[in-house]
Amino acid sequence: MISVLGAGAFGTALAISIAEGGSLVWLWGRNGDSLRAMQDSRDCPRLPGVTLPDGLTCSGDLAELTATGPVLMAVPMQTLRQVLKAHAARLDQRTLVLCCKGIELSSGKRASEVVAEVLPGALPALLSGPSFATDIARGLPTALTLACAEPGLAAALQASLSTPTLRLYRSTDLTGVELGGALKNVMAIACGACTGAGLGDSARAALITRGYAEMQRMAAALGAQPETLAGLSGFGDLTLTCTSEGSRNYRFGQSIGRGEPFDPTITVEGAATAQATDALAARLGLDMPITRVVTGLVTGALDVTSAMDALLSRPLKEE
Ligand SMILES: NC(=O)C1=CN([C@@H]2O[C@H](COP(=O)(O)OP(=O)(O)OC[C@H]3O[C@@H](n4cnc5c(N)ncnc54)[C@H](O)[C@@H]3O)[C@@H](O)[C@H]2O)C=CC1
Ligand SMILES: O=C(CO)COP(=O)(O)O
Repeated sequence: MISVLGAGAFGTALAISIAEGGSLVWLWGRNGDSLRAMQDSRDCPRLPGVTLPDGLTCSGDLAELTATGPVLMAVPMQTLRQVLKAHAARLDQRTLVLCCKGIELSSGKRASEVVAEVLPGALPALLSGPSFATDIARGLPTALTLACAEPGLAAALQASLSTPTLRLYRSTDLTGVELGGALKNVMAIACGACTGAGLGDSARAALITRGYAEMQRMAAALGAQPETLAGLSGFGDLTLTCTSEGSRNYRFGQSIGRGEPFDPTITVEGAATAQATDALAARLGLDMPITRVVTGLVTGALDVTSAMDALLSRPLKEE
């Protein structure tokens, strides 16, 4: 049995896809009423038009979590620690496949580091890469990276979570895969702000490219393999998220660029992650100017014009 904790858009989409692939899947969400409604109606309000497959069971009761099998953690990054702590007795010693993309604001830690701290007996793995929940739920072709430090477990998870439409590549570089997924959201906010403010596609291409350079800089400083960032959870996800209005981070950036409000109930991982990354970069002595201005934008310390000026007025340098 494969379990998924977090019945938001991504957790539900993954649960649907893996169940469609023939595995039995158990999906838990904190709102018991809505999980019961999903179980009975076979519909999901977060993914309109998608029918839940027979192999998928929805529940609001974590006591029903099976004793074996991987547990996919699909809650937002800033809530991960709280969820792990609240359910420590059930989650310790388990294989936890972390699906969240971000860096914890309070600690500057990545998801696997939070797991190591809260549940040292658990085995962390990651699932990351370019994938909109709606695409996965509809069975559209998607390729993601499955990372786990233990090669044998990485291969076993790759085999059990891949489906005919969800193709998983494996990696043992947790740091690189985690940073790729987290930092692309920061760049997506920058790109959304750029196009939202009417600064043009050329400027966006510059932000994607120089944003990628920042991602590589941070990854190298934290010991990731340089080639990991060129993979799905890096270049791949950066491409998707910085160019599509399907991305919430990109749309959030657009609203900043247009000077419009954005629904605060929508999950935008890049806002907290920009601030966490900016603080981490300062601690490590890394130059990450785009992350810096995104931090200014999301905290309200900068407007788009001053953010643009801050980037363009920097001393000229080698590429
Ligand atoms: N939606 C997408 O297309 C993708 C999302 N992701 C990542 O997946 C993670 C989750 O995102 P979404 O599912 O899209 O967000 P969402 O906003 O659709 O759902 C988040 C879910 O987490 C639950 N949750 C929040 N705090 C909780 C807590 N303390 N305890 C238990 N449950 C809690 C909410 O009730 C909600 O069901 C994020 O890190 C996101 O970056 C990754 C790839 C694609
Ligand atoms: O991570 C994602 C695509 O890979 C989803 O992006 P958003 O969180 O910006 O919607």
